[in-house]
Amino acid sequence: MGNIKQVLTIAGSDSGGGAGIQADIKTFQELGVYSTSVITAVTAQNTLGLTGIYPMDRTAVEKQLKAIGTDFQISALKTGMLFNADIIEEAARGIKKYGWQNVIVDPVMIAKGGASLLQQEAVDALMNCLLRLATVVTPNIPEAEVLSGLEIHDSVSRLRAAKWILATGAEAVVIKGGHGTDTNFTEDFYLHRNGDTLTMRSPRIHTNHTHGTGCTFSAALTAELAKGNPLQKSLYTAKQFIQAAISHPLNIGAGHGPTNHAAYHKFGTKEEVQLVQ
Ligand SMILES: Nc1ncnc2c1ncn2[C@@H]1O[C@H](COP(=O)(O)OP(=O)(O)O)[C@@H](O)[C@H]1O
Ligand SMILES: Cc1ncc(COP(=O)(O)OP(=O)(O)O)c(N)n1
Repeated sequence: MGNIKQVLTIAGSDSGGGAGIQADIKTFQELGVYSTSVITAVTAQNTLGLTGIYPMDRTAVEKQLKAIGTDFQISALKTGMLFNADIIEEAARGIKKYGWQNVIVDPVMIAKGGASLLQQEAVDALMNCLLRLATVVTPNIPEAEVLSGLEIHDSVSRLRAAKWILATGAEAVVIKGGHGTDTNFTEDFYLHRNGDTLTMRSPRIHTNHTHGTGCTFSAALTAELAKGNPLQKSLYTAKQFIQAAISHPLNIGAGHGPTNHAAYHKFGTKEEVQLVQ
C-alpha cells in the first residue's frame, strides 16, 4: 500500500470499544485508510452504560492537533464526542489552521443509554464554530431536532429541519434514521446546499446490538471521501457498511452491544440499501 490515504478522528474513547475512537479506527482499518486520532475525552463505558467522563484539557487537544497537523497529510476527518465548548473551539481552530478538507461533523450529544456526551452550553459553540466548517453534518433525529429547534415526525418536517441545519453554514446534512418510528425500515436523508437530495432506506434490524452505529456510519463516510469517492457514492457505501455491521452482531456484553465492524468485508452486502425518491 504505497499511497494509503490518511484520516483523522477527533473524538472520545469508549472503553467498551463499540463507539467513539475505537469504532472509528476499526472502521477506517476495514476501509483501507490510515487512522490518526485526537482524543477529546476518556469515558468509562460498557454495553450497560456510562459511568464516567474525563475530558482532556484544551492544551492536550491543541497539542494532539498540532502533532497531526505538522506531520500527516489528512485527506478527510471526522469529529465525534467533543463534550465541551473549549474542545469544540480548539477542534475548529485546528481544522482551519491546518487547512483540512472533507470535514464530517457527527454532532454527538447523548449515548444510547441516556448519558450526555455534550454539555448543554456547548451546543451554541458547536453550531457557531464547527458546523460552518462541515462538509457533511450527520445528526440522528434527536440531534437534528436540537440543531434545528424543530420536531421531526415525518419526511416534511425532516426536510424543514435539514434546511435549518444548513443555515448554520454546513455544506450538507444527513439526518440518520435509527431513531425513526418505522418498524420495518430505517431511512437516512441527505440534503446538500445545492438542493441535491438522497434518501437511503434499509430494512430495520431488530437487535439490541446497535451501540456506536452513528460513529461507525460517519467513520465509513470519512474513509470513502478520503479515497476520493464522490459524496453520494460515499454515503451509499457508509450505509451498506453499517447495515452489514448491524446484521452480523458479535453478541458481546449484557446490554447494548457493539456492531461487527468486520462484517462488510467478511460477509459482503445483500443489496438491502435502496435509494427512494
Ligand atoms: N436497527 C437498525 N437497523 C438498521 N439500521 C440501523 C438501525 N439502527 C441504526 N441504523 C443505521 O445506523 C446509522 C446510525 O443511525 P442512528 O442510530 O440514527 O445514529 P446514532 O448512533 O448517532 O444515534 C444510520 O445509517 C441508521 O440508518
Ligand atoms: C466515546 C463515545 N463517543 C460517542 C458515543 C455515541 O456513539 P453513537 O455512535 O452515537 O452510538 P450510541 O451511543 O447512540 O450507541 C459514545 N457512546 N461514546
